[in-house]
Amino acid sequence: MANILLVEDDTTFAAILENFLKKKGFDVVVKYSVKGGIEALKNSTFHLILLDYRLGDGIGLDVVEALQEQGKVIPSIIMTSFNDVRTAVKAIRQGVFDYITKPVNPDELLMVVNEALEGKSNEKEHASARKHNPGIDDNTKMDFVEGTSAAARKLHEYIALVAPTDMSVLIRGESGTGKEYVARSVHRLSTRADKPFISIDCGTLSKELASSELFGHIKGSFTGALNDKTGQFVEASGGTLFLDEIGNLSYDVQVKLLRALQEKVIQPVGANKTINVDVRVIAATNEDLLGSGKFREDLYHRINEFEIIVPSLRDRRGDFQQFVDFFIKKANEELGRNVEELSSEVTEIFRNYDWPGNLRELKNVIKRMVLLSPGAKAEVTALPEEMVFAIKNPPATIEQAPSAENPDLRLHSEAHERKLILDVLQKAKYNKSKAAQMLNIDRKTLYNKMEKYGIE
Ligand SMILES: Nc1ncnc2c1ncn2[C@@H]1O[C@H](COP(=O)(O)OP(=O)(O)OP(=O)(O)O)[C@@H](O)[C@H]1O
Repeated sequence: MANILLVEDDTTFAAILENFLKKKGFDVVVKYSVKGGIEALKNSTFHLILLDYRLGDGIGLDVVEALQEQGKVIPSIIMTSFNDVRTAVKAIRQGVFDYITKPVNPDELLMVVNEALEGKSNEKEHASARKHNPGIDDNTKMDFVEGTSAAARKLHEYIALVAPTDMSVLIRGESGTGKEYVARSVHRLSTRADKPFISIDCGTLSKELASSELFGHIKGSFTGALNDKTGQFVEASGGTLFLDEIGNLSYDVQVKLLRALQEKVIQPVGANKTINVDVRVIAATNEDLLGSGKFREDLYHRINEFEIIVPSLRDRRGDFQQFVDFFIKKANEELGRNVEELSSEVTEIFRNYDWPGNLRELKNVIKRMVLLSPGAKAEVTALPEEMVFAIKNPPATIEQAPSAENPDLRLHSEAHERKLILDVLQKAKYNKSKAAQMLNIDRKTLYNKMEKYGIE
């Protein structure tokens, strides 16, 4: 039976979740703080961690970080409010398996928990490296959308151009835009296509273990090195090594990587001999590597022989419908649903939302929507409540400060009042009684004001 660690500081919500998960047959240990969560990890073994994003003494990611420092690999799921989605999407790069938005929908929670336990993620796998064996999953070849927008055409032109060369490639782009997909495409179209493609998420490698993961180690070279280990450079021999989130590599490892690229030799930790390697390196990042001040300039130029910038979803709106159709089809197949169309309200929200988490967020929102849509038409009720609210009530802009040219004081104070009500509603998680209390007005007054300002 799977053992779940739940870290949530809202005691009532924690109790509800605990009950629900226990009813579904899981063993659950509940902790209410980062500190409690870290302690629990030291003392017991868990198969899954369910974390609130904001905790009293830190954030859920602090627990994930401690987990990585302990050298443990346990899938974790972050529960976050809609406003923290951008951060949650980033968390996935730091080794978090997936996120779900609050208010948590039980069916969705169960789906994500089961997927995490089965290790069945469409996202980053929680193991630090994964290998693509040519021939085994070649049917995934067509399992993506190429797109027809100008940005998509340019992207594929670049991929086709650089693939047959042996140049190292740096892929840049916002989180969730499909950088790994681009790396795989380069490999597939290269002369190395029948050799391994190994993907390493540098964000999940602990400082201590990164060298040994990449270059291998000799038995006894450090505490815990119980056997010889072959590093991923050797595993990828003849093929391609994809280093995702390369900005997370420590300075020491950067030095070793530079040597591997320049001299084509590596030295396993604790070994006195070097090994010749023939590997093409493709790296990805969504940060400004040089601007961060933590990345060696010589290595930067070495990995950046060719640069590919993956467009954000906002910059390839022309492909949006294709992605929506594709993700709906996939979700229908996976979840045994039959969604064929979107209600006009859903279409409108999809169109107006800015998708900060890009393809990953679109895919997640669609999967949740399909899960919660029993019929052929997906309705707005299957979207995260707060996403709908955010679209219907864009943050009030207070155009200009009152001035002699723009003296309408009443308009100004109304704009301020509307903004304040929106902010407080969000803070109160859309609980109107609570919001009224915070605003120190009665509920009826709040309803009247919401109506006046067109807040739904
Ligand atoms: N062209 C595509 N067609 C269909 N799905 C795609 C495509 N590109 C990416 N995806 C899906 O979008 C999600 C995010 O893709 P991916 O992990 O490659 O993004 P990323 O840019 O590497 O993210 P990160 O910056 O977090 O590492 C994945 O679930 C992937 O399957």
